[in-house]
Amino acid sequence: MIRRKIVAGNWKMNGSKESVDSLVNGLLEIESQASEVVVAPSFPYLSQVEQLASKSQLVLAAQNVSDELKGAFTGEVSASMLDDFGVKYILLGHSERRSLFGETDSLVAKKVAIALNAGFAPMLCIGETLEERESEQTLEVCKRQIQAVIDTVGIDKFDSLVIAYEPVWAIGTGLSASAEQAQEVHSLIRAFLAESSKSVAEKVQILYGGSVKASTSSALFKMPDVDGALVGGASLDAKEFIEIVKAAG
Ligand SMILES: O=C(CO)COP(=O)(O)O
Repeated sequence: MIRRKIVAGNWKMNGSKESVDSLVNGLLEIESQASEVVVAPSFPYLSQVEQLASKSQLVLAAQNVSDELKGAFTGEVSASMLDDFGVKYILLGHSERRSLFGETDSLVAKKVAIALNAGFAPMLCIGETLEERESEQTLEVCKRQIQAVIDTVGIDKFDSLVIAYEPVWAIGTGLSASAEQAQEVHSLIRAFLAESSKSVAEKVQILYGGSVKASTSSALFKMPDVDGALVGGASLDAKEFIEIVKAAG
């Protein structure tokens, strides 16, 4: 099966009105048949990016969503609010949310359910720490993180979401997984999904994230089970990000 590639930029907690303006303007020229190009700005800039990118190919993602629908939850942002800004994808379970903000497998699963019910496509981020890799727990960790979501929303919903395999040791470290390392885990994730549904396993797009740069992306994209990239630091530089999009085909 041919799966369309996704190249997504997670801007994390970076940017200002001015820098968002110049970054988006730098990305407007992107025209890619081969891939869907996604940017995930911080909440305050969603409206700005929506307007600037309205005539472009850029697709909007949010970096998080509340697990509550509405009401007295100071500081939270609901799914229906994101719907007001043309958001398609929502990053969920990013390792920074898990490790720094205490998001558990069950909270992430609840958020995935909220996002799906509201019509969004979650980008479910999973991945092991260095310690877990060194003790050969990589697959076990990925399976556990995915299983929590299967138990909550059911395997059939997985054809409406995207998985991003982001080994924690590769995030922001400059130490990307090799293309072969990424392929190995992606194919094991797909095999795990196939135990529940072969058709879902074939269809689901699995992105790699963790120190992706233009120079490393083409080797990654050649791998049969790497369906794109979730890019952090390098997505803040329009030229670099465009090179990664080009590498996707
Ligand atoms: O966390 C990431 C994307 O979500 C990856 O970040 P870096 O590309 O900066 O390593």
